[in-house]
Amino acid sequence: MPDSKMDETKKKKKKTAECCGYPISIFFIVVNEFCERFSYYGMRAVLVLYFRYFLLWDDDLATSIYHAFVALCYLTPILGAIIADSWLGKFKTIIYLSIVYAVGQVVMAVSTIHDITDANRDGTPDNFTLHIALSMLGLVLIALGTGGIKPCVAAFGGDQFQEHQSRQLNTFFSVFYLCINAGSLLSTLITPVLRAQECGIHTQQQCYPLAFGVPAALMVVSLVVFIAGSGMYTKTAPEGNIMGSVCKCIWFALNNRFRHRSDIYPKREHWMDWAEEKYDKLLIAQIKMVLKVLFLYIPLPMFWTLFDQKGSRWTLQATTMTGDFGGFVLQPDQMQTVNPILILTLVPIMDRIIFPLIKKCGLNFSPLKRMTVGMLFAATAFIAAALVQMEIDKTLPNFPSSSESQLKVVNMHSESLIVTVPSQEPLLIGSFEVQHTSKHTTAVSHWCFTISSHVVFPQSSPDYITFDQQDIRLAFNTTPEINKDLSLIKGSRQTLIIPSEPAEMYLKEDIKSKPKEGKNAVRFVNGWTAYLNITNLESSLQPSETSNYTLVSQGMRKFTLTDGIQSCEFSRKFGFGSSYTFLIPSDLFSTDCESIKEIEDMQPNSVHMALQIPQYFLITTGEVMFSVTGLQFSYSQAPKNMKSVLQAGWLCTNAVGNIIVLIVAELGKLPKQWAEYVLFASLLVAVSIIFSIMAYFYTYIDPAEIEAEILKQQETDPDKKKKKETLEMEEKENEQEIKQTKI
Ligand SMILES: CC(C)C[C@H](NC(=O)[C@@H](N)CC(C)C)C(=O)O
Repeated sequence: MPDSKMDETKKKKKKTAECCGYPISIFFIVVNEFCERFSYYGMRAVLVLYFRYFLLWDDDLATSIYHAFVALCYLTPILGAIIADSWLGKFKTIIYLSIVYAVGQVVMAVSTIHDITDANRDGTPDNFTLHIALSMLGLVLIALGTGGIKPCVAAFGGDQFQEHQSRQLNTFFSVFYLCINAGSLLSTLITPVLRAQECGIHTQQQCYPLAFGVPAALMVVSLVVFIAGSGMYTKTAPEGNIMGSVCKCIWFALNNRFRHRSDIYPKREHWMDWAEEKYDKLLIAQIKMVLKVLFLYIPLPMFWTLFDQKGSRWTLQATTMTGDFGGFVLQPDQMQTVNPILILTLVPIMDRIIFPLIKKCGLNFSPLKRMTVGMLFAATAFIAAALVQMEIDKTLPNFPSSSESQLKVVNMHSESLIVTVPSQEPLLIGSFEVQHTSKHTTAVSHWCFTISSHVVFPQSSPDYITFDQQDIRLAFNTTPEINKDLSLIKGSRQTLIIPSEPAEMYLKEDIKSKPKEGKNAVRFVNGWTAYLNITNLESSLQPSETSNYTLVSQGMRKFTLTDGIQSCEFSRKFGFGSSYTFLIPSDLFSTDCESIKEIEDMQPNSVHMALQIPQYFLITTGEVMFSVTGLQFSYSQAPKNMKSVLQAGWLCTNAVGNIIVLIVAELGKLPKQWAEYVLFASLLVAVSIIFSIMAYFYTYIDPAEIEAEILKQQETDPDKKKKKETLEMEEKENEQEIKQTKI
């Protein structure tokens, strides 16, 4: 009896311990997956912050390395699958690569301990090279581990089920997906909290070692749990270098087909049948199964291209919205947790209610149909995102185009001022002109002029619009008219600050996009007669000076102003994404900071983040239909010796989708964000139509049945023995040839 058949028979005969119809061993596998995903997503949640604030990398470097790491994590599954299916088997591969993974997490956690190189005890590492080297080593090991075990764990879970447990097998993949999301949800909530703690041996710093240490510990737990189930698993042994045989067989078929390209040779049903002269029918049939599924996967990366933009474009969209839910405040990046939360509710609803209901209605909602519908849901999610974007666009400030400049004039002089700019109405700006709004007095905010350079200033240089006395006139009641050359940068917003001594007026560049991460940009103009120290600002402010912007988060913020002798406190509640200039008058301390006036340079965001919930709901419904089904489909349609390989192929569709996102981000965007969302939605609709046509021609198979059938045929086939002998002889010849070449 052939070895493979013996394995199969053994598997069928072996009585596995069951609970409610499920093999007990899968309990260890799902707990292992929960811990592993906790470890992976927990580490990922704080990774960019570690790069940015511990290693002090700039934003661009931090995000590039982060994305490179994520892409690597989805490229390594193919390596894990080859090791598992051709060499070590799934069980050993999971154990060895989990050890690599756990070591990687520990190395990563160690790299975040600032005390190991902080000889001068100033709270910052003295040897950044060591920390960078350790963290890069850690990340490579993690990528190898997490990607390597990913295709093996799902396939190994599937291997635990016997033939009569096909219903339970489908439920297993849903539970498996629930565990992924439960683990990721918990860790993305917990690790940022751990990071916010302070810890250290010599100095107390943000506790990165804890934030990375807990995921490392969870990876060790994951490994221990997996080993604990060791005695209960059904382990299928690898059948030698299967990937090598597959490649050789495909190469032979292609070559043989080419050699027999003339019409005189009779056609064969499939191009792989041209390998029949030399290779086993079973291997050829198995390769055909895999190729058929891989061909079907070609359009799938497009789904992930849209799906993965949750973490980028949608989070950026959230930064232009408000997250005040009354009882609690949601930060823009926390909006992403809606996805795993919805998974935890939608998977059971789909499995227990929706799919059985569809079945009851007599509709055949086959896996490939589900996946197509999942893609359409994702496309509608992007239409919903486009509608939300249109609402946001209505509230966004009117930023200058590349040929325009915007000018605001702030008059801190004691007299009113008349500003005249060619072809614009003269503007009267009172001294600290104020409108009284609630507790705080608000200076009238003037984005006085939007100036198109080509209309108003034909003589301007390419980059600057130069004001001179003919262009702009500033007239006070008593003070003589001021003449000053001013340069406005095209495409920017600038504020002309006129201090108490008008001749010292100067231009200050303003923020011209919404502040990052939904924060608020604030700055102060010092109208006090001496220097001022203000909390949160980098340096002290000289008289008449304007500070650079500082970013503050949403909520009540307190600023203490002091000139070294006197001090007062100024508090203000901020929303999301606003920008203010605070004018400090000369009676600052006598009014106990009450006289500070604010100019609203940019309104706080007003569209609510709750409006993103429909798009999250749609994309997650799409994910359940597409991803959970895809996972089951990849397992059920794979031959038994290539289960991990097909799982890896499935994960590769995700890697390619991620790469497309990176390329699209680099290529630049459409001028309107909503149009880009509509473009992506249309592309996915087009791709899902192509996929549905491909799916229409796909015939579902039972690989085990086909394999058993072929084996039976081969038992009675006299040619088979001959072919096997030829194959073995050729392999020996090849080896000898190689040896001789070496000599
Ligand atoms: C199936 C995999 C490519 C991705 C899967 N991700 C999810 O299940 C997401 N819903 C998790 C969320 C936190 C992004 C995974 O295995 O991580």
